[in-house]
Amino acid sequence: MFGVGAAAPTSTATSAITAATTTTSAHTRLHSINATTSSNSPSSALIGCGRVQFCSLRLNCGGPIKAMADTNTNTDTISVPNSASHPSASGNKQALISLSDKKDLAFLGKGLQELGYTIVSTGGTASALESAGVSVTKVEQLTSFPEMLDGRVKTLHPSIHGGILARRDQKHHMDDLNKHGIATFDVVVVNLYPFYNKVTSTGGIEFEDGIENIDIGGPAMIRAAAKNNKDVLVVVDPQDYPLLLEFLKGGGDDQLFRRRLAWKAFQHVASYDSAVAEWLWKQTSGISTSSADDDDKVPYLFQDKFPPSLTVPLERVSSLRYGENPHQKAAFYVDKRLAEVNAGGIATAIQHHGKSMSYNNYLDADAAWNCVSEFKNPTCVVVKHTNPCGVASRDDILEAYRLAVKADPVSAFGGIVAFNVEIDEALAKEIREFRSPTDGETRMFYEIVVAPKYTEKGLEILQKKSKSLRILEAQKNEKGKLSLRQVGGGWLAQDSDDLTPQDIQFNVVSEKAPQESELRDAEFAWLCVKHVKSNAIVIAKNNCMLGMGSGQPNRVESLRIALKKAGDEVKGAALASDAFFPFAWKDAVEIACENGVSIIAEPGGSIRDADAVDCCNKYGVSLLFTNVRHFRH
Ligand SMILES: NC(=O)c1ncn([C@@H]2O[C@H](COP(=O)(O)O)[C@@H](O)[C@H]2O)c1NC=O
Repeated sequence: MFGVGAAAPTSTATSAITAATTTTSAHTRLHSINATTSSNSPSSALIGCGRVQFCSLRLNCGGPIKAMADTNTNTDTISVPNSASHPSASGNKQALISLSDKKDLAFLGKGLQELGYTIVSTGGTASALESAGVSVTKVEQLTSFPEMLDGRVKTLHPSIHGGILARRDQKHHMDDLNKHGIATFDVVVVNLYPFYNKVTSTGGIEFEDGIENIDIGGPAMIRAAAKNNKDVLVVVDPQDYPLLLEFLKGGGDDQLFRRRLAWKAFQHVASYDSAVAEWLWKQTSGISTSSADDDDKVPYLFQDKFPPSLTVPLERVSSLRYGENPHQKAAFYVDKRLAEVNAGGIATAIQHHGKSMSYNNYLDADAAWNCVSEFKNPTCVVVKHTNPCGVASRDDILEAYRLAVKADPVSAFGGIVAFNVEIDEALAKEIREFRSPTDGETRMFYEIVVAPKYTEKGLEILQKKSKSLRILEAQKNEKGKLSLRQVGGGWLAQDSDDLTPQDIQFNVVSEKAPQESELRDAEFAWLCVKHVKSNAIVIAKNNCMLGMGSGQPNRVESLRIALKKAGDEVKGAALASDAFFPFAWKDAVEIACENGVSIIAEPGGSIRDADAVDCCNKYGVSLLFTNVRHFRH
């Protein structure tokens, strides 16, 4: 089980490192279940540590620091600290704070001060603390060095790292500290230069600026404190400040809590480093002369496109009730880097209403959202079990909705309905009231509605449709993302399939040239078939899906299912196939022609392509080759 909430019994705070809530309240951003923090000031009670303090050495530190100065060529810059002003001379416990993101710093500083902590800080953090009325000792007072090299070296010093890393239960460690006049740190609070934000900022960033935004001293402190978690509490997330203060008030002895903070700290640094590595890899693209074909011949470090190794920073945002089936436990993770830059997609959608998202809900909502986002005209897509079973585009979105449901009302019941336009009052009412075309009575029931926007009234009406209806507001997925998928023992990586009909040449290979309207129907069917599981067949006409067959191990079977759904409407309709037809005569192509389709779009590329062309010519059907395949396994 995750969750350290229990480790801080007196805490009223829910930390980011506690198990995230599985219920979704109104207006929940799916990717960030925020902490609820107590705004109460902590009590001013000083917590006794019951551990060795080094008051004696603090009065004695001139010698060792002088000794260090002697080994340093730049002796001019070194000043021996005044032992009386040494931060730990008071015998207090010490906290080291160095923050780029100064959010809630005053709350933290005051809280620690009230608990009797001496606070040591780097330049900007120290100034911010002083402005908030918190007494602070600057790092330089301990290191006897100024911050140097434009901030590249601030805290990288034995006086800092010795104080973090020393094992309190090892006499020789403590003797070493004593000898060199170094005091221990009990709490280390650090957050890092906002590297990822900087390198992904609009307009980009120069390589040199990117390099300067790589934090070195921060991760070093975080790692040191996390390693020595038995004695040092390490905090990397402002959401955890209230929890930290509550924990310290309660005595601060729970090892589980300390280890969970250490776990979070190492995760944080790992994510940070992965972002730096990814950025550096991107900086090398174009330098390599290799191509996919000769990858085997060039050293692996110079093979382009896919990095030789990959770390994906994931953050759990919720524990799901169960996985695909009730006996499977499950959780949902967001790609931290994509969430940070609001890359769009279902993972970062806002849930306005309804029951918590389930494992299957995420998959289905993702499929519906990806599909509907591709259409330029107002469109409704209905998805069941990740397949679009109804798709319609109309200027009148209400009509598009009705047509999408009518395409397969049985499947649409309990499905996911996605729109690429705002849901207003009229559309919301239609969604609420629409009766199943199968019996004309039962109101349609959906698991999820997803759209880019809602009017206030539209949202209000939908919220009343049912308590459980999940209402999601999503932003378009960014194009060009890497798609990752797990197989036993490994992962497959590929470019996401971003090709749209605008990117595709529909080459007429039949004798019959299609009419403009037939071409539009074929393009529409093509856009739909891209989102249907292979083997995929879609029959469409007049910007409306009439039938589809998905996931069958042979294409003829998919065709039969699609034809059955389309019924009589197949006459004059367009048919799209995600991959080529291996056979034509007495097979899928001829069956489609016999049933009256007027145009077929397929990739082409079969050794029997000529049969498909002959067959279409015989039946007077137009045949388009796209040279592009849209397998979806
Ligand atoms: N170089 C160092 O020794 C060093 N020590 C701490 N930092 C970072 O400096 C930042 C805080 O700086 P300031 O307090 O000056 O605003 C923190 O994000 C911290 O991670 C450092 N900077 C970068 O490496």
